[in-house]
Amino acid sequence: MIESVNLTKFYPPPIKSLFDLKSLRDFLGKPREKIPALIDLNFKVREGEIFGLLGPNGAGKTTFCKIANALVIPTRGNLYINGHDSVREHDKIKGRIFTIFGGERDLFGLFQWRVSVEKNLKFIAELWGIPKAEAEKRINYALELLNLKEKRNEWYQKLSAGMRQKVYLALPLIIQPEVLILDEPTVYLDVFTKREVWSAILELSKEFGTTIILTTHNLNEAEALCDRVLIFNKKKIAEGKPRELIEKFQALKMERKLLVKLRGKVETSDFNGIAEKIKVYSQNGFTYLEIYTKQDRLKDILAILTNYEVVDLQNETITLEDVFKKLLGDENVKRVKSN
Ligand SMILES: Nc1ncnc2c1ncn2[C@@H]1O[C@H](COP(=O)(O)OP(=O)(O)OP(=O)(O)O)[C@@H](O)[C@H]1O
Repeated sequence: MIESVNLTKFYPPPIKSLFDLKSLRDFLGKPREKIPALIDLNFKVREGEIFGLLGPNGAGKTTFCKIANALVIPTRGNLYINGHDSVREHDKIKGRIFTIFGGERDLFGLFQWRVSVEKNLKFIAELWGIPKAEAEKRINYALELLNLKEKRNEWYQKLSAGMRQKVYLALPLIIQPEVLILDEPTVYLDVFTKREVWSAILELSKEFGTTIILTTHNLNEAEALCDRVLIFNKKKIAEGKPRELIEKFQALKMERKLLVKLRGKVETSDFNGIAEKIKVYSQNGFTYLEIYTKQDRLKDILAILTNYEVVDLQNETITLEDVFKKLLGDENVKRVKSN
């Protein structure tokens, strides 16, 4: 079980040159503002659960993972992993927790460049005290699952960046930790490799009951993998099962978007008072409508559309991304997407 209790981290402000008179005056004057990374974060993760920490850039995701590994000391509050404080009692958990920092490539220095994938994995398995025969079995299993079998004798140096990331992700399948922390594990991967990694994560959870915390700003990933998610931006914003969060926001009558393709002209005044916003354009002899409406006005819109010769209609279903957008504001989502 993992429990975050009022977990808070403020980083010290950056030190400017003391030779600069203005900085010196700042420094000697009022205390400079610290940089908030986490503020009173409270949540619990049950054993065997896949729990998503979802937040935009700068939300505090990596800071959380670093606290779990005693790489950063919280300003206040605690993170308990299987009953032990992640920083003060790190010795008691260090062999039972494994973390992948997907976004920080310098940490890939774990691997030797001019050594085969297999030898690299064997070496790390040995470091973790896994008996030789067992290590071999687990390495075969991990390489098979991640579609890396053909690369086992290849030098690590010769792999593409995505393959290297998969080799990194083979480690939890070999080490089989009780708790796995994945900090943006698929951040640089293409859609196909992403799917392979997703099935490896689900396999770990299903086969070994690993408790997994996964940070991401990829909402599809959270929706596909997580039993529960916490949406946060330094502070907690919402928590629940992905489906529950989606339904909750559907119930709040979030805006929906209907895409309609029809023949003939459209009287936009037909939709006055029913649609929130409407966009009309013509292309290749068809008229296209984008109708933004509240969930509960959908049936009125459909009634009006019966007066037109509709060729196609799509109702964009609500996703966790919509919830994220609503909670964090469009500005943040634009930043997240452009990443
Ligand atoms: N060593 C540090 N010193 C000062 N500020 C830091 C340090 N590390 C992180 N921060 C700040 O703390 C905040 C949270 O950063 P963090 O890296 O934890 O966010 P994140 O959610 O992982 O972001 P991203 O998605 O961009 O990786 C940011 O404002 C960041 O600038």
